[in-house]
Amino acid sequence: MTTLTDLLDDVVDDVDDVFLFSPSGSFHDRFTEADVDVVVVATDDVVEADRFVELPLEFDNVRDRIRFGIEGAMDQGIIEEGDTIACSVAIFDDDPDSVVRVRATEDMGTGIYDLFVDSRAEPGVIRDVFEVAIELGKKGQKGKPVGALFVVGDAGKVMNKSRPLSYNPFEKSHVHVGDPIVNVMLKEFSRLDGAFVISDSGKIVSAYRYLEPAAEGVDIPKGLGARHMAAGAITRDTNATAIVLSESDGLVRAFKGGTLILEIDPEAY
Ligand SMILES: Nc1ncnc2c1ncn2[C@@H]1O[C@H](COP(=O)(O)OP(=O)(O)OP(=O)(O)O)[C@@H](O)[C@H]1O
Ligand SMILES: [Mn+2]
Repeated sequence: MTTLTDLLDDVVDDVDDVFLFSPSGSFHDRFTEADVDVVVVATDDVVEADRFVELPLEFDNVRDRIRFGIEGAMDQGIIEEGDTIACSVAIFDDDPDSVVRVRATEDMGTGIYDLFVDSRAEPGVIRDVFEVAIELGKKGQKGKPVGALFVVGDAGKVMNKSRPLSYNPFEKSHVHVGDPIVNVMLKEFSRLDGAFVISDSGKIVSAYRYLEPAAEGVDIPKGLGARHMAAGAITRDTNATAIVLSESDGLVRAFKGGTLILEIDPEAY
């Protein structure tokens, strides 16, 4: 009869690496003498790991979190394609409560790592915009659900493919996403029509922009309307990334290269 230890042996047998997702210092210390390579994947490197992959968001979806970690480790060359990995991850608890066995393959990329790391805009800017969209999605504006469209990076080209719906409140300002005051302003202005245009470094270039990209051939999931179509199309026509909060279903979606890359539920954060 398979005992529980046999079951766990099957999961961790002959792995090449162990990934610790957001471990505490004491948990990480337990692996000092480990006979496999240890990789820490977290939003901050609090344990000063030898091998570290930074998570831009604490993805609630464990598959996204694991895939981001593996894509990042492969991109940094700290693991190889084909490696078998044991991932220690917290799913239901704050402390690690699950071990997931996974094989690192090139095709496991969901584009999420690429979205944060290989975009025109800096990874921190993409993360900051996600955080605004997630917070807006959780709280709405004065209790009412709102929608918003943030176009991040390649701002010059985006401005050339759009027009103002009204005066631009950010015209003479030099404010950046991630600044708490600015995030309040973004939420205030999110009630209004149009898109926010944000530069590679996170400067708010404009609000109230009506995007006019060519949309032929842009294929977005059925049921999504003009805001999402504009987001998909502008990212196909420029090197921008678009992050959309839907007023209808409350989800946050990211588009890049004309494709939906990531869909997250703010309620899960
Ligand atoms: N081309 C565009 N450029 C900028 N903003 C746009 C564009 N098209 C639509 N929007 C904005 O999206 C808002 C919602 O439009 P619509 O409902 O058609 O989009 P949607 O994709 O269904 O979005 P939601 O899921 O939020 O309802 C519009 O009021 C407008 O402010
Ligand atoms: Mn709609």
